[in-house]
Amino acid sequence: MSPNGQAEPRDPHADGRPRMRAVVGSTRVEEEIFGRVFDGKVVRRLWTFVAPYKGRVRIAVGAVLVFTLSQLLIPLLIRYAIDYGMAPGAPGWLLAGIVALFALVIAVNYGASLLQERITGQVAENVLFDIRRKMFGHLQHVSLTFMDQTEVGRLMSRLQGDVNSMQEFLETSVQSVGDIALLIGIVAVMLWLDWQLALLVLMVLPILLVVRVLWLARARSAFMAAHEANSVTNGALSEAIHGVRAIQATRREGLNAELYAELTERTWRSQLRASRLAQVMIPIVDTLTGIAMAVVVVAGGLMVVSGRIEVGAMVAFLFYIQRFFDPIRSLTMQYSVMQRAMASGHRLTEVLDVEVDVEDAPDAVALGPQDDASVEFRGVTFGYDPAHPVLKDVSFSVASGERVALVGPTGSGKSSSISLIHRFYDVQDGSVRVGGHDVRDVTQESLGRHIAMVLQEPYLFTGTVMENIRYSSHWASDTDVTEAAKAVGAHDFVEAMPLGYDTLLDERGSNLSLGQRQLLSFARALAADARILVLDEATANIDSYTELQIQKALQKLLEGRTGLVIAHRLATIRNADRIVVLQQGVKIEEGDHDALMARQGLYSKLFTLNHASFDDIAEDLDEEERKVAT
Ligand SMILES: Nc1ncnc2c1ncn2[C@@H]1O[C@H](COP(=O)(O)OP(=O)(O)OP(=O)(O)O)[C@@H](O)[C@H]1O
Repeated sequence: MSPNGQAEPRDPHADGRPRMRAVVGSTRVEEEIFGRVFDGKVVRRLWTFVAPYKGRVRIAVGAVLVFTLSQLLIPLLIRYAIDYGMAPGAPGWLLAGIVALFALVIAVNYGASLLQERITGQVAENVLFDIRRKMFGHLQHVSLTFMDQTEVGRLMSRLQGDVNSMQEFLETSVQSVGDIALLIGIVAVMLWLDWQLALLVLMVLPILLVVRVLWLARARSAFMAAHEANSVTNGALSEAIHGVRAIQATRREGLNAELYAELTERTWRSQLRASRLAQVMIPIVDTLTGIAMAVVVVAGGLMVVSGRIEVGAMVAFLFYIQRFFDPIRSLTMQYSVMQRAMASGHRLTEVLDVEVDVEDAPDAVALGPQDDASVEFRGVTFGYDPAHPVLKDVSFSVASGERVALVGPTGSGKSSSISLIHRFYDVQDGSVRVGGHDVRDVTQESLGRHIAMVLQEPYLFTGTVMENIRYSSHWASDTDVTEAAKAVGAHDFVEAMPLGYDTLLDERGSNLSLGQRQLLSFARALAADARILVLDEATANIDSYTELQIQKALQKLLEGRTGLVIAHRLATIRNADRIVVLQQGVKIEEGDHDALMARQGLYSKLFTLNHASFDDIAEDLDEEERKVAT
């Protein structure tokens, strides 16, 4: 039976064979939830974030110690009130004095607790703010190689989940100092009041310790199972939301619902087990408290009768026992919090310390108007994995104001080449030069201003149309933006939108057509007014009217600029001054349209075969051409 009381989905095979089903959202969480309880490296790294607030941390620790002291004083004052203030013949002012002192201690207790909570809350929030800001900044600069290898989902969980568990840790760690002090204080005061009764009461401690150790092992595995089941179910849910179109198109709704029901049932079972285990400790601790109190009442009572201790001391004992188990409970909880925090801290420091391998050289110069707008590849060899180069000894150049089309079959290395111009990655051999400088010798900031990039899938951000066009040129005025939009032919459709340039775009511009998104990204590049334009032409099919508009916009965009275009459409290729043909990371041909036609190589074959696009090159043709070229 499932948690909602429905019957299990039945197997449709009459012979009972298990049905073959694709699994949904079965991502397993391999990340550690609990780390070592104390990891010096992690603590040292995190301390760099806490250190700026150490003055406030000291005040918080001071406040928690004052709070603990007042906690210890309260039962003692009660004891003095009973044994001395209320003793026959005691002067009235004595009791009144003790009561006044009691009121003062209560006030100090309240003030210290408030101060401690407020400061630790503030410090934790500040530290987390700093960690988040640092991580965000770092992730914007981090080498793309790291991004290529890391799942976005995992990074998001680091930014959110792990940072939250650090917050929990920071907030409770000051409290732990107080808990330890309280525990030591209670034991010391009880021993001071009557060491024999104290030892008798403390005999319940080993029982608590054994129970706790047995419990912890089982509880931890139950918590981990619940955590994992929960993540898997959430993974399935998010996959189902993201992939809802594909799900509806393949009519998988029914089967997915069944699979999801199974997952939620697993989560339900594991959560139930975890919460059962979590609850079991509370009655055990309560029972032990009760036993300890019974010991005090019986043994202490006998002592009072025999005159060995006073009634007030026995009452104070009872108060101390009631408070005794609270710090133990919160410290054991803090133990798990610390382990979780160490695992989270480890993951956070991993992200914070990931190397930024594309960095400005100390003597990097800024590219400026004095530099020309040329691009040159000199014997470039590059591979995402250096052992497997995707560009092999590639050389070509684009003079200032020239338009060069980069063509080649899919996977030939076109996109990789343009990533190198912007120095997203560093080459293994040879050099990429912009404006006559090796890109490693110029500042990345000036390189970014010298080059405008238009990617194949135009990335639009949540914000207005105006903000999106101005994304890479925050200095551009509203007029500059509208002029850019007019020049690329985007103005009319923008004006037709409900709020014109102030219309808010949905996530990634999903409320626009692909052609419109392309035109906006052209307008963005035009507003940036860079001297070199690097463009990855869209391969997606768009209607011929939009295609014409885009071609016109492209001409406008390239006017007076150096252009390097990954060309997929023959119209763009024919408009280029020169064509560079890549194949499997090797440059196999180069020249203008006429020269390449005369060469009778791959390019001319494509033309004669009348292929619609260079992406249609057949593999066998590729091989043949490679032989011709080499
Ligand atoms: N981020 C990456 N990490 C590892 N390998 C990559 C990465 N990007 C591309 N590659 C590999 O590099 C090779 C060249 O890819 P690239 O994207 O440069 O080709 P392309 O000519 O632009 O292809 P397309 O026309 O399909 O966009 C391919 O084998 C690809 O698998």
